[in-house]
Amino acid sequence: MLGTTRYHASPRPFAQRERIAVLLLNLGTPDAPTPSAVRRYLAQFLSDPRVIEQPRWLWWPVLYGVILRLRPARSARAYASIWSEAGSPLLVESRRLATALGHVVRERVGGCITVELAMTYGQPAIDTALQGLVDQGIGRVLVLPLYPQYSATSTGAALDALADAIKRLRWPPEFRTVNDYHDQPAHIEALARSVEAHWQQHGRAERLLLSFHGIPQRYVAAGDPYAAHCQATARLLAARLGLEQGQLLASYQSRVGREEWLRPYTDETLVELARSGVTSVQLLCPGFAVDCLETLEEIGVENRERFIHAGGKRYEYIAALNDGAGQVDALLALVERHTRGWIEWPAAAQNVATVPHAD
Ligand SMILES: C=CC1=C(C)c2cc3[nH]c(cc4nc(cc5[nH]c(cc1n2)c(C)c5CCC(=O)O)C(CCC(=O)O)=C4C)c(C)c3C=C
Ligand SMILES: [Fe+2]
Ligand SMILES: [Fe+2]
Repeated sequence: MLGTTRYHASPRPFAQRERIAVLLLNLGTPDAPTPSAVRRYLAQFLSDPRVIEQPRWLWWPVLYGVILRLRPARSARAYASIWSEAGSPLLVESRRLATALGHVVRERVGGCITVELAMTYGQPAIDTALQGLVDQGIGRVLVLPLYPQYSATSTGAALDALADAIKRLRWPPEFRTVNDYHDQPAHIEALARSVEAHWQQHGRAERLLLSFHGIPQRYVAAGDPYAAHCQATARLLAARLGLEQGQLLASYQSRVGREEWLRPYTDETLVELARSGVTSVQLLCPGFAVDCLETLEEIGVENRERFIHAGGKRYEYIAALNDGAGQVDALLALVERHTRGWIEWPAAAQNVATVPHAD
């Protein structure tokens, strides 16, 4: 490597160590709702060994020979049905959240801190975002993946992408990372308030179904804490809402392929509920910080049809926390906790977790 610039330059002066960034990470989404853009996205996503734990020689023929030939056209139609003028909901909502968090953080501690957004797959990519922070002279970065429950397939993959990006920096900033926030009181409070606000407007349904993204059962058996984190979130939320066992259920959605994923499956649960005489359900997806294909299309449209077709009458999807005050307060509390020693946080005017919100 003699004479080549393998590592990026680091223009920050020594004095700027105290400049801090919060780097929000999310999954990523295609650049356009077209088969070619979806194919590019799926090729990157589904060749990540964190997501598909199979030897390459076994998986790649299936991925390139079958999945990337068939799935992009079908997924592109689903993406087209939820795409807005501003773009893919996952990206649009993640950006709004980053902007809202940036405002409240700066209100509390001033301009020494900035909030950026990057994606594990696709754009904005983590390496470009990180280089941008270094170019601004940022010396400390708190990395906050927007996954309340840890899974190696989501948070782990995001941290891998971060580690790859760090390898390219000559003088990396100092890092702290958040692994999960599935039981954080302010997060549970934000979820509970969004359910209560929905109840106030629409009344209660017979069941509240919490639908989490699934992962293969095999990963959990190998030690992934994801299912335990989902169950803990469900238990804490049920307790906070005063719901008895049976009124609140948890299930797993979005399975891909033929292997066994975490059960019970959301689609089967909805059909069983309808067939057993339950006519009204409300759906909440606490594993998704912002709305995306999996909430708006799979839960908002596909599963509604299944429930109604099986005899259900009333089906309501409760939106993700998105950039609402509840989520912003919860993330602010996380940022505050994880940047102690980096920032002197002035005492908050009120305890954010107990302030009523107008969202
Ligand atoms: C095939 C394996 C997959 C695993 C394991 C997986 C885990 C996982 N995913 C999320 C969050 C999201 N996934 C989204 C879309 C999506 N997920 C998979 C596959 C796996 N996910 C696919 C193939 C897709 C693409 C859409 C499709 O073709 O059906 C999304 C939405 C992205 C968007 O653009 O809106 C999110 C968010 C988590 C949290 C997780 C593990 C816990
Ligand atoms: Fe997924
Ligand atoms: Fe899906």
